[in-house]
Amino acid sequence: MPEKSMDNAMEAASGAHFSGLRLSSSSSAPSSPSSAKASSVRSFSPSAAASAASAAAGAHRQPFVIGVSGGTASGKTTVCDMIIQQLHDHRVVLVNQDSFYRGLTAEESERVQDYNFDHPDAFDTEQLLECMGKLKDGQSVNVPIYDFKNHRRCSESFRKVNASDVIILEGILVFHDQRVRDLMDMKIFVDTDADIRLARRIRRDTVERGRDVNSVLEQYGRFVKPAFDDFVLPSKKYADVIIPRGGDNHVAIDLIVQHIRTKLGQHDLCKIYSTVFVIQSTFQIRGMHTLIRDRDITTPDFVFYSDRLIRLVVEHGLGHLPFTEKQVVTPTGSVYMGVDFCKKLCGVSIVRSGESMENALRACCKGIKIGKILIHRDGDKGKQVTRRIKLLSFSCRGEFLSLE
Ligand SMILES: Nc1ncnc2c1ncn2[C@@H]1O[C@H](COP(=O)(O)OP(=O)(O)O)[C@@H](O)[C@H]1O
Ligand SMILES: O=c1ccn([C@@H]2O[C@H](COP(=O)(O)O)[C@@H](O)[C@H]2O)c(=O)[nH]1
Repeated sequence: MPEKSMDNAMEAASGAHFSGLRLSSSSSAPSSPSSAKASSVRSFSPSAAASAASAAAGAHRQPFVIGVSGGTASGKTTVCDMIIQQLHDHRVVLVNQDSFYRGLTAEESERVQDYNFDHPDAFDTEQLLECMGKLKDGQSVNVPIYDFKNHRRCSESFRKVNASDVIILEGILVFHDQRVRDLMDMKIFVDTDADIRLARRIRRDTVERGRDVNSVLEQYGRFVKPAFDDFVLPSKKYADVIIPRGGDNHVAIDLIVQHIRTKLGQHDLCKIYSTVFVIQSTFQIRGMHTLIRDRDITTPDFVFYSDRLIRLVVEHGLGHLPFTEKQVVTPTGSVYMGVDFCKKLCGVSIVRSGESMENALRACCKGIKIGKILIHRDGDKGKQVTRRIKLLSFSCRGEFLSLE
């Protein structure tokens, strides 16, 4: 794993409150010098190495799926475009529920004015589920292209949608079917005043969809409004975020984009590096990270809070070591089915990088032996750097926890 990309990914994902654990893939020797820089606890165990390798080989990154619903002409597409624009450094694709309109038969086409395009049955939800399932699985899909003027699908052409980090599924009824809702990591409802929506719909349908004002008003009164009341509005309760005023609400869109970025950061890190474990942030942890970053902090406070954070990382690192099952008898005579820590545990700290973690490890593991590794860098800025590694005065068999 390239040192730079790992460190950059950690930094990007961290915000102000990142604590990371990495499990190494080496069982008997210290890790390669090139990976010795990130601040973490690392344990060497053959089983962890094997599972890490297989996880890495089969790993595919689960995309973050966002559902965007709302009434007709509420600004769903506009909001999606704004999110996509602001997430420019991620691969994002948009899937429109409109693409899955069934398309009218010849008979239905003859009486198009009687067709209800706003009822859930107007969509081929099974096909939508199939496409979304493939995208979530990392496969690209061919999405149908719907022709609003002729109310049918273009039979020969499709839009190819590639697997991506973020999939946005947009449409009036994307929250209606539970199976579709269950695919989503985040649900957004665009809430725009009905009068404004009707005005926009008249303009759009007459300009872009080849309708006249009368037919738009007729369809709106017969189908669009009743279906909004019966299906769209009741699905608003499933939303995680409601955006009043749609695309005019820049604050809401900024907040949503920030949230997606945060989610992607952690998401990506753990998916790309299957041996990385991110400690869940709490206000305590963020508070300590805030304190140690404050340039006005006193030295004793800096040492105190750094030690507390280090202790948390060490405790988590120990939690990833192998264990065996063990029964004990309690003072009241009952049997407790517990576990036993691994017997032979040693620590190795990287000189000038992991030594600050030694006390925490000693406090957690009574009598643990800790060796040191010196990594010596030869070379200059701009020139090739070679690293020489030296294990200082140490002999130990068993599990290693490396402090770096
Ligand atoms: N905030 C806005 N101000 C003015 N016009 C808008 C705004 N948001 C959307 N529109 C217009 O309203 C129409 C419908 O918007 P769109 O985003 O396509 O809605 P939806 O996808 O919900 O049907 C489009 O013609 C679009 O240009
Ligand atoms: O052939 C069709 C298909 C759909 N409609 C109307 O489109 C809207 C949904 O699209 P939005 O972009 O969300 O407005 C829906 O209300 C249908 O009535 C159509 O008129 N003709």
